[in-house]
Amino acid sequence: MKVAKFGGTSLANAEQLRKVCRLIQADSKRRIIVVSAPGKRYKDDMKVTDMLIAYGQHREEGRNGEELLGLIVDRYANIARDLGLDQSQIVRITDAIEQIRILEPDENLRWRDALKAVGEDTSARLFAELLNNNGVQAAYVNPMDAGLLVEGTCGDARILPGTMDILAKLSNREERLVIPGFFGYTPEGRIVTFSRGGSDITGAIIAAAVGAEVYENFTDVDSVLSVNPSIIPDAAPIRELTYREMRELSYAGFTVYHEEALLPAFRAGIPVWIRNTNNPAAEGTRIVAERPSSDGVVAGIASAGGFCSIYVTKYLMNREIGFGRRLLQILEENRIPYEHTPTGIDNMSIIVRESVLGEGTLERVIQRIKQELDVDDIRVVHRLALIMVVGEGMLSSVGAAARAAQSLAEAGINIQMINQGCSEVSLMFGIREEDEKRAVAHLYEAFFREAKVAISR
Ligand SMILES: Nc1ncnc2c1ncn2[C@@H]1O[C@H](COP(=O)(O)OP(=O)(O)O)[C@@H](O)[C@H]1O
Ligand SMILES: N[C@@H](CC(=O)OP(=O)(O)O)C(=O)O
Repeated sequence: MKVAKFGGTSLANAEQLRKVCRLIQADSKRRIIVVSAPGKRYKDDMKVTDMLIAYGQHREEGRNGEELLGLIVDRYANIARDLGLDQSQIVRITDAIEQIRILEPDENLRWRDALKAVGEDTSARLFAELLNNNGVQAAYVNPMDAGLLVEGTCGDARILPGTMDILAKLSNREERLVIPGFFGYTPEGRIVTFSRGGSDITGAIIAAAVGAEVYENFTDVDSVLSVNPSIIPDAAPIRELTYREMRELSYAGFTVYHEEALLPAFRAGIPVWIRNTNNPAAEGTRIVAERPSSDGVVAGIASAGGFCSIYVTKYLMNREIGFGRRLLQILEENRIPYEHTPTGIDNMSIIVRESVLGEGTLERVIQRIKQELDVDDIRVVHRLALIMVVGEGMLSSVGAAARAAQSLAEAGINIQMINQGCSEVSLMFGIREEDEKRAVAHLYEAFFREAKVAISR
């Protein structure tokens, strides 16, 4: 059995849905289909999830949002009409969307998750109808009925223990199952969504639960590329990656596959195959437990901005028992998750995401560090980008760090921080955000283009 997930780009309009339908017809092993909400049809288009979020904002501000709701309903009605669904089918689908009128904003803003979920839910209902119209026996399955039980705050669902055993029963069903991605239910029946892009997570959880032979993740690129294509449009394709390589790359900007969608597949040993709905003949990228070490030192280079560094110095820090714990405890008590903590003999940096720092939080943290830890100096560097150079080959090769540092030096880029992951499959550089794209381009030259020339000589 295969589990196939189709992203928003694969469901953006009727033509895309027809392609997906043909892919399901072409392979009887594709028994469980996880779908996203319709994505962008062209560059400046709006994803349905973003339209639903905007609708929620309108309602929270006391506006009625009817115009936006109309656009969302039209988006699905047009797709359904273009697909030749009959009037009663179209009404069933649009009626379900209009139910969001009865949702009321609540204090905890939990209603936002119920709103967002409507995008994937409607896609699943629509696609199940399309399959049945095309002679493929299919059923829409709501995540509650499937048993996808979660806990957690809005937009940060975590699956509950025992869920996998319940989901495993899906494999007994005869017909194809179409399941909306992106959300689950708490045992009390409340909808909680995963973080953005989270349909990948639903697909991975279900693939792991039913023990699928493969988890096919259909998107709009022929493969994962060694660098984000918005930086290097002709970046080399990657045929195979290990779970841990992909984990490091998706952490820092490879949005093609959600970072939280690796763990379920990894634990269950399910290979993930990233493929193109628009070109299913392309090889795609397989994410597996091991790959041949002969395939180059570096597999990919990822980058992400939006970090800041809190740099603390104190003479004889290395001798002070409990210093690091007390420093991190101040962050914990201010509910700040930290990303990295590079250290020296008398200094320690804590890298955090700017997005987790609420109004005045950083000032409070700095004040407490000064008061409680008697430090010599404390500095904050904002607008940092992290660059990850990732590859299993770095385990067994010498000089990757030197080569990377040299290429950044040649580009005149000041390295603020270097960290070699304990896993040794990644090298991380902290640089100023404004240098991010140039840094990636230079590293790409050093590890891909120059390396290729050297080999072919
Ligand atoms: N390294 C990369 N390789 C391929 N695509 C990437 C990479 N980094 C970012 N992307 C982007 O990810 C997009 C696909 O992911 P996403 O938009 O979530 O698709 P979907 O809607 O199918 O889930 C691609 O169109 C591409 O712009
Ligand atoms: N529709 C949701 C979930 C998702 O996974 O979408 P996509 O497959 O288009 O990345 C979002 O936009 O976040």
